[in-house]
Amino acid sequence: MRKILAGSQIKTLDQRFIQAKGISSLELMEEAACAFVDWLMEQSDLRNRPVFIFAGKGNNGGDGMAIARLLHTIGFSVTLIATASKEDSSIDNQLNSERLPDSLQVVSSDSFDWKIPVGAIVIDALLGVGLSYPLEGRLLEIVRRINEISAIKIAVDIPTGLPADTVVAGEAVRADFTVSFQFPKLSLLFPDHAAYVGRLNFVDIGISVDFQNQLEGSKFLLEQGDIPALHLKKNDFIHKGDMGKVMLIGGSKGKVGAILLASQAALRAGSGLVYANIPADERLTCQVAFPEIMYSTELVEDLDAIGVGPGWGTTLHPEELSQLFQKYAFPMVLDADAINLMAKYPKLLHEIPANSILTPHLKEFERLVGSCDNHSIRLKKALELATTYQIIVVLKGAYTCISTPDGNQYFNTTGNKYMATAGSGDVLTGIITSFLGQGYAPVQAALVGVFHHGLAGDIAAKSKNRGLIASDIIRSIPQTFIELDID
Ligand SMILES: NC(=O)C1=CN([C@@H]2O[C@H](COP(=O)(O)OP(=O)(O)OC[C@H]3O[C@@H](n4cnc5c(N)ncnc54)[C@H](O)[C@@H]3O)[C@@H](O)[C@H]2O)[C@@H](O)CC1
Ligand SMILES: [K+]
Repeated sequence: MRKILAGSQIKTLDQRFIQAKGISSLELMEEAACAFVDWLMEQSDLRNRPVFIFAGKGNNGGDGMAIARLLHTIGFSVTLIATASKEDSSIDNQLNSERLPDSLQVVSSDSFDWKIPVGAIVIDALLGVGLSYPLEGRLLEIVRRINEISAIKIAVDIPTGLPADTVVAGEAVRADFTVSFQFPKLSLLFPDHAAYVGRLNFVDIGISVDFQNQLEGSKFLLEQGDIPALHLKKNDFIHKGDMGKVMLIGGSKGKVGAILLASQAALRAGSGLVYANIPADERLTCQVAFPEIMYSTELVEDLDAIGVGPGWGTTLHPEELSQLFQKYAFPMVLDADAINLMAKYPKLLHEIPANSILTPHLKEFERLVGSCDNHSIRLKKALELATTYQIIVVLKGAYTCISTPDGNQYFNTTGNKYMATAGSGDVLTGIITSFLGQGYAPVQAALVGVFHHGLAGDIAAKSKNRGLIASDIIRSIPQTFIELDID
């Protein structure tokens, strides 16, 4: 699994890599510039447009110079706007400046006329992960002007002004696309930075995952290639008893939909037997509509896992959750109203069975831990919650973050904005409960569950777009196993 390194580690990584490979830092920069240009060439709607590249004094600016040369060579109309004098610039920046052909138009930012046609591409190579203080003075002015013009803005590695690991202070480039080298910087995953990062892409510059992972770090990116190894193998002789008997608890009167969504999702994720705990007078209708689910008003015995909370109601007594913790003293999934109940009665947190999985969305999370000014604080609090109570915290949203009791954080790469719809979270509860019931270790169940949920949403979004509803995610769960080649 790929580590998300801190901004301060990236220089060390570069140095170690070029030493190990016996290449120069200039060659690595060329690799990065080529990867950027390859990405650009793959975007059919971005070709044949004039390109304006703003280059700063560091290696991000050096990337910009190399990109300018490469794009010019393949026939793009390129204007390079240099913000620093050559003497003031990093060595590789200077070397790339010397490599620029005479036919390429280079202007100083001081004399640039800002005549950028609508529809042109503006490439931001002003500053990268070397940012060490908020933007000010001349550079701040340039960034403000870039943000005002109407062009397609693409940030090289990271939008100028964003720190790699924390929340922006002041101004930063508001990019339409960010093309980040090799791995994301943590701050690119913050919702606070959505307006700066635009669409995030990673390009490979040849530094292998094993190489990156030699550096210290406890934050990881959860990617498609990581998932098959996390799955349990199922042999041909299994029967439904081996696939887990689970119960979804919640669904108070008028809110049974939530528990039905979770229950169907559990079945689609592979559970052998799924019970839905719903009021007696709702049973008949539900049985007819969803015959594969079993219904019970009582708590069933010998369960392999439970998921508690979707549509449970907000007038519950803390004893109801306390009793569940005592009766099923094994890891369970706690969502929605179960989380709201714990927020109201924090003493319940001490009673949660170890390795249980909490799946709050941002608002539920803040009800639980108090309001957070930004995502960086939220992530710290999520980790604190996980390590203090020895539980797994799944903080839902774009790049859902899974914090584990041993202090790791995993950021998911599947999912999309169309999944922000009623019932989407209930589906996740059902999927994770299903994997837990099938015998997956709790951390595995959370990682695999979150990934499949997002992937099902991505599959559904292809045909449903803004019209996507939670049932579409459920219908797409089977396709996720096919896409990941899980038998
Ligand atoms: N493995 C990688 O990730 C690679 C990184 N490369 C590039 O190298 C970049 C990092 O290069 P550098 O370390 O030179 O960093 P930058 O290019 O971000 O620039 C650092 C320079 O800017 C100055 N500076 C810091 N904050 C400032 C501010 N607010 N206003 C004005 N100046 C400021 C610093 O004093 C330093 O001189 C990456 O972002 C990436 O674009 C690539 O060239 C090659 C591979
Ligand atoms: K940049």
